[in-house]
Amino acid sequence: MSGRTLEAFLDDYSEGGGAVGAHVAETIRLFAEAAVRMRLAINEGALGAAFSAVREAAHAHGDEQKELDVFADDLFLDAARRARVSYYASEELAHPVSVDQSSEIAIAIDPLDGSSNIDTNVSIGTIFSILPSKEDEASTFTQPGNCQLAAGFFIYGPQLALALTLGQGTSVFVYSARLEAFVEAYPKLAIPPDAREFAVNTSNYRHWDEAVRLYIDDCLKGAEGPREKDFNMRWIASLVADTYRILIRGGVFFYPGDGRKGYSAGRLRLVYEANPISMLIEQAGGKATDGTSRVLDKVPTGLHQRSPLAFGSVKEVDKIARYLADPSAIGNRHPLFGNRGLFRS
Ligand SMILES: O=P(O)(O)OC[C@H]1O[C@](O)(COP(=O)(O)O)[C@@H](O)[C@@H]1O
Ligand SMILES: [Mg+2]
Ligand SMILES: [Mg+2]
Repeated sequence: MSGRTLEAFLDDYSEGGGAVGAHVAETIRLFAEAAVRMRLAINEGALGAAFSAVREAAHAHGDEQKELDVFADDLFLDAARRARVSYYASEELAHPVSVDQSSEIAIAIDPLDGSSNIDTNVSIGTIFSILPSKEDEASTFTQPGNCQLAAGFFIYGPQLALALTLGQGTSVFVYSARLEAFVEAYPKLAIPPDAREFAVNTSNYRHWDEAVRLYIDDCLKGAEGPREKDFNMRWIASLVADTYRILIRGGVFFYPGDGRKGYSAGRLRLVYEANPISMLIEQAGGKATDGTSRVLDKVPTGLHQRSPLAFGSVKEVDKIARYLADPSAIGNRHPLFGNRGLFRS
């Protein structure tokens, strides 16, 4: 353990980052306090007041909303108000909340990620993106992800941890209850370039395009197939948990668009899921695309828009792009017949 506290890390950043840097650092401090409170609430599980009950009204874009989603949103909105950000844009709210329009920074947040896992005692989290404020909310939240000043997520798992980037690498801080502080456990993460694990929800296989199926088919064929190596599979259905694993030991995550109604661009939201995760991954030496193009260069057209998402070990993300561009070019597969014969079963 390197032992530097989040406090010390943020102090160093504030010193070199001017007024905006100091404001970013203060916002992260307030979010870290909120995360500790959030963790206490989650630890109560079914005993607590705020938990897995489903709300009568789903949120603006149709996903199921749980009591704990709203609890998390209230907690981080309160922190954002105290941080005096310009706008707070949340998965849980149809429109951004205007806090202090004179402020130079804005927040986009998924207050509770992986909330389908609440009842099952699997890791969930809070994902946030800090953006420079523009003249109004529309222009603030349609900036591409490459404008982000900072990005991170808290994960409420066996350990409470914060994965954080301020644009100079990605670090993981683990919360020590003994020290009552987040302490840097993994400074300057470096994701290995090769992957041996993929994270994909294969129950969507029948809804995928042919190229996505071929990519997964070839992974499953292992050492005997065109990839000439065995793959392991993990799907936690909690983006923070899948990302944490990839930050620590590599691998690839892929949530493509598919044929289900409303899923043509996959499931994940560009502004407050794909963008902050992509910044964390790139700053850790990995790669993040929508299958073919860099996520951080995509210009959002709306706060809640979705994006396909592939990220993790560089060579595997590049491999996905090659399958999507031209699957027939992979592994000497005949362009018409694939490697499975003319008639697919
Ligand atoms: O249930 P699916 O389709 O496998 O999707 C799982 C994905 O959806 C999410 O739960 C979406 O996030 P929310 O829980 O914030 O809506 C991700 O954490 C996860 O990667
Ligand atoms: Mg989410
Ligand atoms: Mg959420």
